[in-house]
This record gives sequence, structure tokens and C-alpha cells, in this order.
Amino acid sequence: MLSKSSKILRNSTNKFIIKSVTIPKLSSSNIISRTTNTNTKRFYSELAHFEAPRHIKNEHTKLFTKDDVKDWELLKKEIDYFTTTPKTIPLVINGVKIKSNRSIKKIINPSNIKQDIGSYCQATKEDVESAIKSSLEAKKIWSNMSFADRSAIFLKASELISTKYRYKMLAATMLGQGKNVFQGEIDCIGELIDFFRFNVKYASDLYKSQPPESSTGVWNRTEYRPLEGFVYAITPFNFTAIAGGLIGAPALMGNTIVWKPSDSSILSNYLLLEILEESGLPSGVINFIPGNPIEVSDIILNNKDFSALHFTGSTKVFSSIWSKIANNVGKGLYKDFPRIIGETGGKNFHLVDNTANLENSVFNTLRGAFEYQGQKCSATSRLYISESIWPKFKDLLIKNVDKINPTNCCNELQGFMGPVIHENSFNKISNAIKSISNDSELKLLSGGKFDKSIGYFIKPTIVETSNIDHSFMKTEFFGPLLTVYVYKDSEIDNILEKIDSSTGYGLTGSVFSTSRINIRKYEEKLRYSAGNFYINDKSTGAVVGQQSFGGSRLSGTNDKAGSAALITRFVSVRSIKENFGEINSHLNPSNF
Ligand SMILES: NC(=O)c1ccc[n+]([C@@H]2O[C@H](COP(=O)([O-])OP(=O)(O)OC[C@H]3O[C@@H](n4cnc5c(N)ncnc54)[C@H](O)[C@@H]3O)[C@@H](O)[C@H]2O)c1
Ligand SMILES: N[C@@H](CCC=O)C(=O)O
Repeated sequence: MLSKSSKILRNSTNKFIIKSVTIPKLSSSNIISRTTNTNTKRFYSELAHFEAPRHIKNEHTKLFTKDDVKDWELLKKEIDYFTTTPKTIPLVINGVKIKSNRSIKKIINPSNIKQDIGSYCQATKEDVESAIKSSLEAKKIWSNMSFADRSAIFLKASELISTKYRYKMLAATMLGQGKNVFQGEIDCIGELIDFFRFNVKYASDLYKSQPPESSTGVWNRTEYRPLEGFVYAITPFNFTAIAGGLIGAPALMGNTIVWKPSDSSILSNYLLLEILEESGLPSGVINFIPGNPIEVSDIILNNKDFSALHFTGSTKVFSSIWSKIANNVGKGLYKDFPRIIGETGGKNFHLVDNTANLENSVFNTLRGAFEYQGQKCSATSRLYISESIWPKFKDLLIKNVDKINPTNCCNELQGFMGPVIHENSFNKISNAIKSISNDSELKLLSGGKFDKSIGYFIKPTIVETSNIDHSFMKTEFFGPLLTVYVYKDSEIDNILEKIDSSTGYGLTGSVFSTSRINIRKYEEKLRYSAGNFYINDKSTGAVVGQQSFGGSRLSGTNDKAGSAALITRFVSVRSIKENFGEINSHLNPSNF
């Protein structure tokens, strides 16, 4: 492995003459052993460079067609399990499940608000502090565990979600977050597993990335250290997969996490943590503390070891947290400048021009606006359509939307739409709908009905506006409400300008056209209007490993969930230079 050289050598800084040196010939088969801090009394060895399994590809999602009788039965059984065995979900701090003397809140099934599907504990101030301590303690071991061991935990969890817990995970997501089975499959099965598996591949590739040059006698290395301190993950209600990605990506890179889940996704999020524990996740690596978001966050953000925020949720909440962090940076509170990673809201557009394929643009608009009740950050909520195609488009759209009745998709398993998530959301959207009849610039085309006596149900609603700058074209309602503006074909340049500038967001958007010249123009003019830009496809439905997800402007830091770029935010790179040569004079060659 080692070869001797007695040549006169120059090192990388050109400062010294070296008379002889031992040059390492390094290859991936070299043996590198490593022990952790002896205090931990553990020994880890890494006797090869392990690569991520080669077969990593998108998880196959089940279709739940009429013929998939067995799948339906297994799903029904798990739904029945949750509805007949309601439990109290504990906090999990350092692997300990904590229940007693905590205030308890009911888990609400948004489709059936009186149904008892369990309750959950709220963290106290002391709990939050213990969660921070626990994560810092666990870090000593976790950050020294080999990448293979850390990866194996997420690969094992993926396998468990795909098999043993598939139907339970689906049932928890459908009951707690009001999804139908298809939306459940693409979220808590497909995307969640894809996040876990693809991150292993991305991390494996990142670790392989090493300096391209080492001068003779020198060995340069790049080390991808986890961040110092702990990561704070604040997760939204609407995707179980997003919660998994927000905790999973930093943890895989050797960080430990304090996790504040959303009050409206507790059932699935706790199950996810249990699956990770069954897969071998050591205690304290992920600490689960539901609780009052402001109180919990204030304690965490005021801790000097806070090293990163991994957030997904609304723009307003993200902005408020950012300013708290900035304020603390100003006070010199933190050890490091914290990383801030946040994906936030959107007001996503469809542009349908006079050459668009009618059926394709209608049905993609319908799916983009109303699947999962419009509660995707990527949901289509403003439609700009050419007057030439509008009459036929409107007929086909309204004919199909009128037939949709939101329902409890855990009872009527084949339902297309369910409820909105909670009373606040129901009130916000129903108030907007109520305002339509008093507004001369708005015309109701479909829907407009809502009822919260059993669950938070709102009919898919379409409204046309005569004012391109109406607040309905700018506000994120995060529900089944689509606003349409019909444009004259001669106006297209102004329309492109409005799409780009009338909201502060920049998340997703789609253009529908069969003209290549038009498509080219839209792509150019709308360059910064959407971080995920679709051509002849809906504004929702990004797939990990295919379209990495996120937007800029007020839609977030655009670190792209589901991509190699994201994981680089959770490491702090150390450059290591080791010199095998020795010097015997301070003089430079020119000092002769
Ligand atoms: N861009 C994306 O990738 C993406 C993905 C999903 C959702 N979203 C956005 O999320 C929003 C919907 O999700 P939501 O209703 O869960 O969002 P939200 O902002 O209400 O809540 C998100 C999380 O923040 C917590 N939170 C609320 N107020 C807080 C505060 N003052 N301080 C600290 N934490 C606080 C909540 O408890 C929750 O855990 C929409 O705006 C949607 O566009 C964006
Ligand atoms: N990644 C999802 C949206 C996530 C936000 O809610 C999509 O592309 O539809």
C-alpha cells in the first residue's frame, strides 16, 4: 500500500523543500478503523466504503382498484383497529414514553369530528428542555455511528412501511389527516419511503465526494460533519412524508432532532416514530414533543445549541420564526449561525392557452385544484385561461366538478374528496366563499356549499373573477377553492407579467399549450414564478428522485426536498490536510 520516494518534493504551499517522503497510494480497499470517544465504551469499525444499495428506485404504489379485494380488506381492518382502540399518544424523550401529568388533547378525525380516535400529550417547559438535553446526549453516539448503520435504520423502516405497516400507516394518515386511499398511498407510502431510500443514496454519493487534488506527499480529505448542537424540526399536517423527510434527512447525516409535529397529524407521525424505533433508531436521536407551537419554539430557539431549523408550513409562521432566530443571532446567543431551511406556502397557477388540449387541461386542473381538498402547497388555486378555449373548458370542468361530493373516505373508501383539516381552515375557506355573493367582481361557477355538522366538508368551489388583481387571485386559502381569470388572447404578455408578479410566492405552476413557440416563451418569462414548473401537467404531484420539490421567493428557501442538495444543509464540512513530508528549514527555495 505504501511506496517510498526520495525525490526532492514541493508541498502544496510551495514553501518548503522536502528531502524524502512516504507517499500513500490510497484506494477504496484500504482499511480504515475508527473508535468513538472512549468515554462511550463503544467501538465502531468501518472496514470498507459501503455504497447505497444499487436497486434504489421509486416505491411502487398500490392502485386499490375494484379487483384489489385483499388490499381493501387489510386497509379496512386497520381503520377498524384505530377506531375501536383509541389510545393516548405519549411524548417520546430519550426513548422514554411519557404520559402522566401532561395536558391531553383529543385527536380529531376531520371527517367525523365526534369519533374517538385517541388523544395525545402536550409537552411542558421541562419536557422541551429534556428533549434538548436528550438530543445533545444522543448525538455523542449517533454522530459516531457508521453511515452504514445509520442508513440501515432508514432502509429497514422503508421496508417495514412497504410491508408490515403499510395498511396501518395508510389508515392512520387517512383517519388523522382526512386523505382518501390514493392520496394516502402517494404520501405516507410512496413519498415517505422514497425520501428515506433516496436520501441514503444521496448521502452515499456526497460522502464519496472528495478533493480532486492532493499534492505529492499530502492527503486532502473532506469530512461531512453533522452540525454542532441539535436540529429543530417543525412539521406540517398535510404530508406524513414531509414529516418523515424533515426528521429523516438531518438524522441520516448524523444529527439529532427535537421534533414538534403538527397537532393535526399526530396519529401517523407517532406511528412513524414507532417504526423507526423498531428499525433500530437509538434513544434520543429523535425526540417527539407535540405542544403549544409558540411556547415550545421559544424555548428551543433560545437555546445556544440550536443549530438548524427544518421547517415546512405557512409563510407567516416561517417568517416569524426567522425573525426570532435573527434577533438571537444579533444577541450573539448561538454557537453557530443556525441553518434555516423552510418550505412554505404557494398560490400556484395553471395557464391554459388557446392551443391547449382541452381534456388534458381540464382534468389536470380538476386534479391539481381538488385532490386532497386543495390542501397541497402545490395545489392549483389560480387559473388563467384563454377566452377562445374557456366556453368548452368551463362546460367540461363544471360538469365533472359538480358531481364531486366530499365524503368520509374511511367509510366510503372509494371517495375522491374528503374534509378540510380543522375548524380554523373550514372557517377561513367558508368565510371566503360566503363573501362571493356580495362581491361584484366574483361569480360562483360551482360548489359554494359547506357543512361542519359531522366533518369539515366543503364542496369543491370554482369562482370566476373579472379583476385579475382580486385578492382571490393572491391569497393562499389552502382548500378546495379555485379562482379563474379569463383573458383575451391579445393580452397574453400582460398575463405572463401578472402570473409572475401578482403574488409574492414562487412554488409551482403549469402551462398548457400545444405550441412549442408558446411553451418556449412561457418557460422564459416565468423562470422565477415557480420552483416546480410543469408543461402540460398539473401543478401537484412531484416525485422524489424525479422532480425535486420546492420554491423560492415567499415559498421558502428552495433547498429542494427529495434532492441531494437538501442533505448538504445538514452537514458542516471539514477540510483535512495531512502532510506526510517533514521540513528541516524555514527558508523558501528562493532564499538561496
Ligand atoms: N412548500 C412546501 O413544501 C409545503 C409543503 C406542505 C405544506 N406547506 C405549507 O404549509 C401550510 C399548511 O400546513 P400547516 O397548516 O401545518 O401550516 P402551519 O404554518 O400552520 O403549521 C406548520 C407547523 O408550524 C407549527 N406552528 C404554527 N404556528 C407556529 C409558531 N408561531 N411558531 C412555531 N411553530 C408554529 C404548527 O404547529 C405546525 O407544526 C400551507 O401554507 C402550505 O402551503 C408547504
Ligand atoms: N410535493 C407535493 C406537495 C407537498 C406540499 O404540500 C406535490 O408536489 O404535490
